[in-house]
Amino acid sequence: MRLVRTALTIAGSDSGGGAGIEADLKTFTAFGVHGLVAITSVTAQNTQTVTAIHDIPPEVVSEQIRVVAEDIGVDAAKTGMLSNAEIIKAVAKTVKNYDFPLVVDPVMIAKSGAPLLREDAVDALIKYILPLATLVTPNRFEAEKLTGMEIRNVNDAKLAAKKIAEETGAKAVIVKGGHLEGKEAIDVLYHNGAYKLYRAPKVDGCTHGTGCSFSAAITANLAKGLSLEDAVSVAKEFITLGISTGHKIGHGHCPVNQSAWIEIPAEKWRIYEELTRAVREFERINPIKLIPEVGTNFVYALPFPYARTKEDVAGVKGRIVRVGNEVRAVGSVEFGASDHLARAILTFMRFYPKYRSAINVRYSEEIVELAKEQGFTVSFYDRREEPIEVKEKEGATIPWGIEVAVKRINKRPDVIYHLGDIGKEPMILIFGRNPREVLDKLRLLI
Ligand SMILES: Nc1ncnc2c1ncn2[C@@H]1O[C@H](COP(=O)(O)OP(=O)(O)OP(=O)(O)O)[C@@H](O)[C@H]1O
Ligand SMILES: Cc1ncc(CO)c(N)n1
Repeated sequence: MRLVRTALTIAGSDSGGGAGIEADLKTFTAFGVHGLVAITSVTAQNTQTVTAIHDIPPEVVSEQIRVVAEDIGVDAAKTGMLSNAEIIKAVAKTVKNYDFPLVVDPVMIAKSGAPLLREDAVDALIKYILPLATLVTPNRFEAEKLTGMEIRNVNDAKLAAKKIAEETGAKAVIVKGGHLEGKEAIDVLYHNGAYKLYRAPKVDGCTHGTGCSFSAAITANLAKGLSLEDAVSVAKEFITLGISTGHKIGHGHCPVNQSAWIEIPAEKWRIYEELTRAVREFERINPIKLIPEVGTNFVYALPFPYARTKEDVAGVKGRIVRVGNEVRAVGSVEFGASDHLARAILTFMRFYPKYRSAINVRYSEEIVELAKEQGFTVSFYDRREEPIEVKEKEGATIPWGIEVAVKRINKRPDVIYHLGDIGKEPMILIFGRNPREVLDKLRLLI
């Protein structure tokens, strides 16, 4: 018995790795589904443009589908760029031999504006492929082309989704809202005579490959046995995260980040383990004299570009305090457990993204001197110089201070201190790439 689920993508290749087959395979992997491919066309493409298209002979497209379906088995499939009417007919004829759910992304033009479906092939798509679809996923422009309607808002999208389903025989239609008016990206699903809306805030992120990755995520989750409604829900979460965490590569529309979905949880676990171990080690070192009145925290942030808010930074719940002659962590390591130090590390990472860990210890002149003697780069900020508008803004002092300290010297600081203010204890912060490096530095200051 085959335990791993499989999903097949019948689509074109994007040499830029952002859309097409490449996006689909990365998405399948993110959901733990084994990806299968039938390549329809090879495009020379980057984030800006498509410069060449080489279509694969229709019989070779069909043959790719046939061999994997017969040997391995397909739990769900999707189509992307089908390029021409001959490929469309060949794909329709072949997939009819099997009974897997089929998600149809009616790809027509790339983000860059390049046509990916011949004008004369739209009718073939409507006639041969859409009737076989479990779900069709047009964006605004594709839905306009398929219906001849103008689509501006959710109401228009509802009418279009219903029209496409009724006129083509597709079982369900989702009109995607990435290009609709408004501050939200609202997708409208029409299925079994009912509507369901999927909402997310529109983000200013990386959008090359959104349509491909979204339909691939739905396909992967159908392969895993989710209902259509649930598969779309997960895909919506997946695509929103992928858009907002995209790496800004290339000079045009940067690609969706399909790995965020698995990379963030994996990194969180690694961070939890490493930081927990380092906190135990800190307790063992028992640096009583280094614990400030307000206690110590020890933080470790998610890597770039995932470290955005304090929820992306792990710290010790309740801080690390002195109990008699012993140093003790009050609670366990948790994400979001630190406020002050989280803000400090997030600011430091804006300048030095690889430096993701920090600890705060009690200020004394001797420790600052010792740090300098050990060859550490030391900088500082003076809370009394804080501009009034920063003082008035909740939570702005630390980011301001760290930025001042970082910019004061033209070398990356190992240590930043401040001398306090009325009601504010002076403090020393030690920075490192990871908790182990922070501890190594700290040991030299005891
Ligand atoms: N700026 C955005 N912010 C949040 N979600 C978005 C944004 N743009 C698109 N989406 C969402 O991404 C998914 C894909 O929709 P979109 O309309 O972008 O597809 P598409 O135009 O077919 O993409 P492609 O360029 O890959 O063809 C939908 O769920 C949509 O709501
Ligand atoms: C190969 C390919 N398929 C689909 C899209 C849709 O964005 C693209 N840009 N390239």
